[in-house]
Amino acid sequence: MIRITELSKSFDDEKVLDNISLQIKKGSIYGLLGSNGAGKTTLLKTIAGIIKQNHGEVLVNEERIFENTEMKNRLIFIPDNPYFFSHYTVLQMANFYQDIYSTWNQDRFVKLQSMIKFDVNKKIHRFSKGMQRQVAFWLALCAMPDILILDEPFDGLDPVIRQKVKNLVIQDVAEREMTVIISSHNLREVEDLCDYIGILHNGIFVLEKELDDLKSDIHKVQIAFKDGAPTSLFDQLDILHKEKRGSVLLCIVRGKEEQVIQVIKQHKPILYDLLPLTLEEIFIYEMGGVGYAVENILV
Ligand SMILES: Nc1ncnc2c1ncn2[C@@H]1O[C@H](COP(=O)(O)OP(=O)(O)OP(=O)(O)O)[C@@H](O)[C@H]1O
Repeated sequence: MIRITELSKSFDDEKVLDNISLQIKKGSIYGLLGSNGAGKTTLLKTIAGIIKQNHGEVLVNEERIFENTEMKNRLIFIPDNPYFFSHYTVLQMANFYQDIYSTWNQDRFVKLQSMIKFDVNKKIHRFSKGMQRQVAFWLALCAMPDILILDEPFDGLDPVIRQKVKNLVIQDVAEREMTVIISSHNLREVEDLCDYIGILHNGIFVLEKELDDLKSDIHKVQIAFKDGAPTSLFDQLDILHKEKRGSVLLCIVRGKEEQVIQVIKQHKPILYDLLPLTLEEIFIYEMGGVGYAVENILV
């Protein structure tokens, strides 16, 4: 369990994280989304104990993570630009991981080596960007961490490797309850993988929910009235966005499906339809709700 309480972080005079509280359950996959510069990487680095917060607490299994080498032994952070010692080969880097991580799984390393077919005696910096990212995943997964923190993890991986890596991550979550935190702008991938979602904007959470709840609490409503939409409809619904498409009104509405339908029916429309939103659409509308709107980009 990761427990973050009233966390704030500033760089110089700029407040990057502002009073963040969050709990991430063991064995869950948490998707951290947000606008550019929202503070996602800063939050990930604080959870990983790489940088220290100015205020608040980050507890992993009820222990403070910063400067806690024992806890850090159970956690791996793969940044958006994986770091390796210059001139180290894959094998030298694997030996280094083996020395650092007491849980290193040599059988897995050998098994994955036959799958990935890399020359382990080649210097890592001579590999392509995507291959270097594969090495980062390979080493991380062989260290068998309890917590895996990933910043834009699948960038640069080809679709076959991407699927293979995702399967390995999911396998570790299912079999040994590894906890995963993923920050990504690829919302389709996040939607496939994650069971909890947090959206950050300007250092605060716009929303933070279980993905299933998030999706069942927001709807795309298409609705038509004989003599135009009654204003009382708008007063009774929590509308994030509305636009007219010919004679049909399209609204993005927050709320439980049954309650939304009940309100719509009271206003006697000639037709109505409720459709689910993709995570990408939810992100865009929720961000629009906090003033980060890009008008008319939605189809
Ligand atoms: N080491 C640092 N020193 C000073 N400012 C920093 C530092 N690291 C991050 N920042 C600032 O903190 C803010 C948040 O940055 P961060 O990298 O956490 O955002 P992000 O949500 O990951 O963004 P993106 O999606 O663009 O990668 C930015 O304004 C950035 O300039």
